[in-house]
Amino acid sequence: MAESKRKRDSVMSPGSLLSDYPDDLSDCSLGRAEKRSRSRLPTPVPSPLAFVSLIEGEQEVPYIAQPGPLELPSWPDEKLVALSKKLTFLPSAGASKPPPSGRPEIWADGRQELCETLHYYRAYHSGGYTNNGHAWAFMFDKTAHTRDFIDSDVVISRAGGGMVPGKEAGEMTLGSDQNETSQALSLRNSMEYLNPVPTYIWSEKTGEEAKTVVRYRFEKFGNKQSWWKPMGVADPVALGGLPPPAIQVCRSCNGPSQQVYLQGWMCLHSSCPLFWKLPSGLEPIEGSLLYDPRFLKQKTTWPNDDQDFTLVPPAIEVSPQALAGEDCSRAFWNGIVCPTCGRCIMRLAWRGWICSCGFTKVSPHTLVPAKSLSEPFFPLSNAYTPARDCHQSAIKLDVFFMYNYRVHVYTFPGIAGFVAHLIANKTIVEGPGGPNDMFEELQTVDIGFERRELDSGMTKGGSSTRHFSVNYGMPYKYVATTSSRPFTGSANAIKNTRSRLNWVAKTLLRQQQGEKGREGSGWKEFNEVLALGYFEGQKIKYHDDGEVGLGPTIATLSLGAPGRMRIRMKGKYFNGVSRGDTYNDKPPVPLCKAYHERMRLVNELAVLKATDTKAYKARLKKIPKELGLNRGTAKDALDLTLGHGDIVIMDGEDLQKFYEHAVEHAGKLRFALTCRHIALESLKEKDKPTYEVEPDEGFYDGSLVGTAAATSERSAGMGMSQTGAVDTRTDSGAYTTDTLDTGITFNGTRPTAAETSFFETEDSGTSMAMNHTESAYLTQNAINTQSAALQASELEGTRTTTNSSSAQKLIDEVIDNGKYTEAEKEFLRRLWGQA
Ligand SMILES: O=C(O)CCC(=O)C(=O)O
Ligand SMILES: [Fe+2]
Repeated sequence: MAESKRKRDSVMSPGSLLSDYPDDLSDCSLGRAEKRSRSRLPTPVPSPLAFVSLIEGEQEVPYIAQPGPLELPSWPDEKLVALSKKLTFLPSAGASKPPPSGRPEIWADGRQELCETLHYYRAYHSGGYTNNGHAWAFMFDKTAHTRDFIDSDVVISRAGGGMVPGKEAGEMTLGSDQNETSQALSLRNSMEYLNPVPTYIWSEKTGEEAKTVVRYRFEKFGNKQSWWKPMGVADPVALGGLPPPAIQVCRSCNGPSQQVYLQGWMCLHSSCPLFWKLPSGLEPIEGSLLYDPRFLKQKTTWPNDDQDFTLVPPAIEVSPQALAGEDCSRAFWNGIVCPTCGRCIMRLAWRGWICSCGFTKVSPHTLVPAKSLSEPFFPLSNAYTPARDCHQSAIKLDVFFMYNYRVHVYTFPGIAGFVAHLIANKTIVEGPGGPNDMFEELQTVDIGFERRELDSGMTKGGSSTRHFSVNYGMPYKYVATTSSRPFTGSANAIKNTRSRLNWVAKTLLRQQQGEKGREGSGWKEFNEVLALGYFEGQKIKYHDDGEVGLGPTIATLSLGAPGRMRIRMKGKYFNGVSRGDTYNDKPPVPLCKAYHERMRLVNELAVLKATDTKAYKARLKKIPKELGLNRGTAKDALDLTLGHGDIVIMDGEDLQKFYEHAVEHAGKLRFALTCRHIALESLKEKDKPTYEVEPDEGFYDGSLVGTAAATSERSAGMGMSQTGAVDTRTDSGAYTTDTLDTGITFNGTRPTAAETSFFETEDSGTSMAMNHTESAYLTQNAINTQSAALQASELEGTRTTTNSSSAQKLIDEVIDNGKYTEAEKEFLRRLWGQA
């Protein structure tokens, strides 16, 4: 850790500030207030040495003593005072400190490193880590309390929240009284169960406003020397080298308290009327409090103290059985402690852990076979897959079926655009170069996945995304420019995804928007693929994809474990309230909170704004309370289950403006490959690609997936995409005759003319005026007969060349009129037996 950082984060909090303590030691056990009021004291102030004290001169109260001698003739006050001052001595600011005698066993540069590496420190925001009623670890930071203390064996600190920014920049002060909240209760619980935690918890008052603060004493176990012990400086007294501290039971609340300060015993239970009162009945003067060395240096007897409680979590290894995807399980993306330098190293690279000191640990991968993705209670078949999505009733749903995809199209009231979920069936996922092949390929080649740093991270030391990502084609702002790569030479999965999603998006947009919409939507071919890789437990939180320069259409292919995608209205539109609790007078979006009431306000506010600015501003402040527009989040409008091979298309800028989406999964491994169009002009000069982003040279036509021809050996060289799908499947039996039924069906029937102007031919049904996409539909309705004949004959091992002349005519027409590239024509001719 850099020296400056170490200073801030380590447990080296200042000791107590007692340097202005008077030299006259005999007077030291009294605070100034006590001295002032001595004449009024009913009885002499008892010696701090007394184990049995009198409180306000009344009757003697019993005490609970820890094992140890009661008599301390050899320890008069002066000696204790001198020892206390020695123990809490602070060198003046700027004085050189002795170096530590060792090095920390473990260190980290930031909070995320720490939390991902140490199972016992998983607190991203607070100082203490408690979980399920137990306390596991504490972090001591630069904000010390005046009486915080540290030596080689003992740390005393406050914790438990309630801190607010103080008057000085960077200063934190206690904002309100601290109670023993869940943190303190967890600590007490852990103490009771003899987990190694603090040895003592108590309350005090502090500051000008005498706020209550909860304090803890921690003690080092075991015999190992603390690394932070100053080199060459002997401890004034060893742990356990003094008699034990006094413990006394309060006569008022009956609660026992240790004597913490030499000034005298006090009840340290904040709910007691005698809390923080010296035997004199007065509260001590804070600045003069002097720790009782017997309290500081007591040694707590602790079971198993001789055992080695290692701070370094055990190394993670794949079991000898090497279960599929074992290395993608949660434990494998925890950080590890670098065996060379002790740093907490996050798993930032797909291939393993890389430390800044040069140490690298590569994680072996055990392939998750595509076949193993089959869900036991949701098996796929070559028929259309049943639905399992949910949506709020106010969201409009259209269901139809096209080319082996069940399609759900959702439209949101008041929002231009749609979300479409295309659900794959077995034919799709097993298609050559398709989801199964892609899923396995992405596991066998390193496509450059890394967990990227988030620029907006507030966490000290920065923060990185949970998931892994890499970008291809046009650089995407989301990931560092340097991590974008050209399509040339990329994995088949990347190139094939682009071709597939281009076809799907084009097909669907035409279906949704018709010929006019096709031009109007301004849809441009995708020129970017963002690949995300998710291990077990990794996810992407609510966000939108509406960055400047992105086209309005975004398409994602989901591979591997089923994902759960949720889409909801953004909080600021749902509640219509800005940070300062001021109402936002923009017209509300349908489905937002108090929509009708807010609609009614539109005019009123417009008039007020124009006539009386002051009243308008005041009104904006009042409305949130009036309409109950608190900061709650919107319910999910959509809850989609993204199966292996499914595609989600989000279309429309407003959708990204008003809605947000999040995706998680419960399996071992999932990929999401998202295509966008990114305008080159939208990129800053420094972010522009240094390589050429070629147009999509692949050829993918989903209408052909599953047809007999598509699986014949003639298509093997081309796969379903010319970008080099590896067609290792020679088992054409996988694509049986039922896959020929790939025609589009709306809710089980043919689309009406109104519903699908795109599918209608311009005249009598033959002048297709379309490219290969439309021809797909033709294929289904006119050429199926021929394909079926072809397939049947191929299955029998004979090739029929005597196609019916009408089908042949149709094929010629489609090929000649279809505005195909030469490669596509060639493909179709071969496909339909003309080559
Ligand atoms: O994992 C997914 O399916 C979604 C990915 C996503 O939202 C994104 O890349 O922006
Ligand atoms: Fe997204």
